[in-house]
Amino acid sequence: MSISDSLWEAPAARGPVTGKIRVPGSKSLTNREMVLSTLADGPSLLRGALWSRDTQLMLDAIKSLGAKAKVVLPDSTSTSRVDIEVSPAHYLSWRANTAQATSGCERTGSAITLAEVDCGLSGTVMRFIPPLAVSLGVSARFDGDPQAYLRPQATLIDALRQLGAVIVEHGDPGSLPFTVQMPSESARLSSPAESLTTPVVTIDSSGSSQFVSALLLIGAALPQGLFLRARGKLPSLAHVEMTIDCLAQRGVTVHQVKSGYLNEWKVDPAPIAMRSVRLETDLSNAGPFLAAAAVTGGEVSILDWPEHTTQAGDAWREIMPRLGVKISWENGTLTARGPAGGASALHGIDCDLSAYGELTPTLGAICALSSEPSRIRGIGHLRGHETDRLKALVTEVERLGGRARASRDEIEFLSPVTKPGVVESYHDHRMATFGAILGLKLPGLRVREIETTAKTLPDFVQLWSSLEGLA
Ligand SMILES: O=C(O)C1=C[C@@H](OP(=O)(O)O)[C@@H](O)[C@H](O)C1
Ligand SMILES: C=C(OP(=O)(O)O)C(=O)O
Repeated sequence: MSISDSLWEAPAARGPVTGKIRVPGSKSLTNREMVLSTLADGPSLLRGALWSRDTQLMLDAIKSLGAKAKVVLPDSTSTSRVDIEVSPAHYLSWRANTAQATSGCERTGSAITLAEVDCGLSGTVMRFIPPLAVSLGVSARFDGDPQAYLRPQATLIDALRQLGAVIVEHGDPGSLPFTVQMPSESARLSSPAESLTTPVVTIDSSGSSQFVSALLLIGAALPQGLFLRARGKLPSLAHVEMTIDCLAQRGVTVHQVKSGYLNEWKVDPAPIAMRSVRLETDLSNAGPFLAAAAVTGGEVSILDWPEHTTQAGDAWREIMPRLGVKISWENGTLTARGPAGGASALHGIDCDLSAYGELTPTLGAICALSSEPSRIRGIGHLRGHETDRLKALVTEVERLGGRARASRDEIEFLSPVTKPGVVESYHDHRMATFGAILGLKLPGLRVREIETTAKTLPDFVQLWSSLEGLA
């Protein structure tokens, strides 16, 4: 991988930072809705969807599997908020209505011989699309960024094999690139996914919740539904709840049979309803703006914060007060008020972030500026994110004169950062925004490849610069 020369000088705060920010739509919701729209019983409209690298890759992916999708109405206030129309893929889709659910499925002929899917560095694309291809009966080759080859895929490959797909791995075992080959029509009819009994798929869920979400998303589209058994820890519980909720909004019930260290879910075959939906604000991406208020003793509001949501980022409402940041929500606007004195007045925190792991780099930036030590637990699975986030956080904190330590499943922030430097983003959008937060308090700090924020927030630099109180 080449090291880019692009260095962005992060603006420092002159004093308390203030602002009212409108963050684009949620990546996790946008990409789930595109997958479900591909399997739906009619056209869907996704209003205020996120338009970023991850969602563009998802749109291309569902198109390559036979969905028709187009961006209809760029939002006039932001190029990263769009409306997306999706018509389902009908090539080999199951039609699991009540009559057919008992007798099998109805298929129409596929025109696709081999789809090509670029996953970029997107976890949702690399985990959600291969099962979608299986459910549609489309063979597809999956590739991505070189760094994506390091993200765990073995669990998913194994699950697809359990469903009867043939997987040809082109690189290291259990990673991208690979090809999903659908068996011939006759072989397919005897494969587990198409037998007359519900297929049982057993996986180890400890690496990523996305394996679970990926399989639940297609369960209702399989002719006999799906029984999913997941052993081991289940990280990012909030994202699994989001998956179940998105399915419920489209008329699909996921029955949780067991929970705990062994989770079991049953999804019956059912039509997935078409849907017109307005996508919620991305609350994880709202985090760095709330952090700006926290570390400068400022006041930042996020517009269009949903009252009820399954998003992991809603946990900011509980996390921020523990740090000494006041949070209020009124009429859809969430406001964070940092303590007078900013970073030096923040409390240290000891918290289990396993259910909301993607908030770690942002919380890590706050912890790295606080003079009290902090500990974030339950986040070992972040080693398989865009980069090994535990390692990256320790490296960057130490580069800037702070002290941090990572062990298998947690990270400790022992003493605060003291000096500016170049923060590496490792192609990780959340490491790039981690650098921006630190830059508020360390004048002269630069972030390598701030453009990597385009993965989920292409407007980041513009939105960040709109904060008031920056030098
Ligand atoms: O399903 C999703 O949309 C996501 C699930 C989580 O993945 P992991 O369970 O791998 O942490 C999360 O961290 C990621 O940002 C998005
Ligand atoms: C882990 C993340 O992304 P992905 O969807 O690529 O897994 C993230 O956004 O923090």
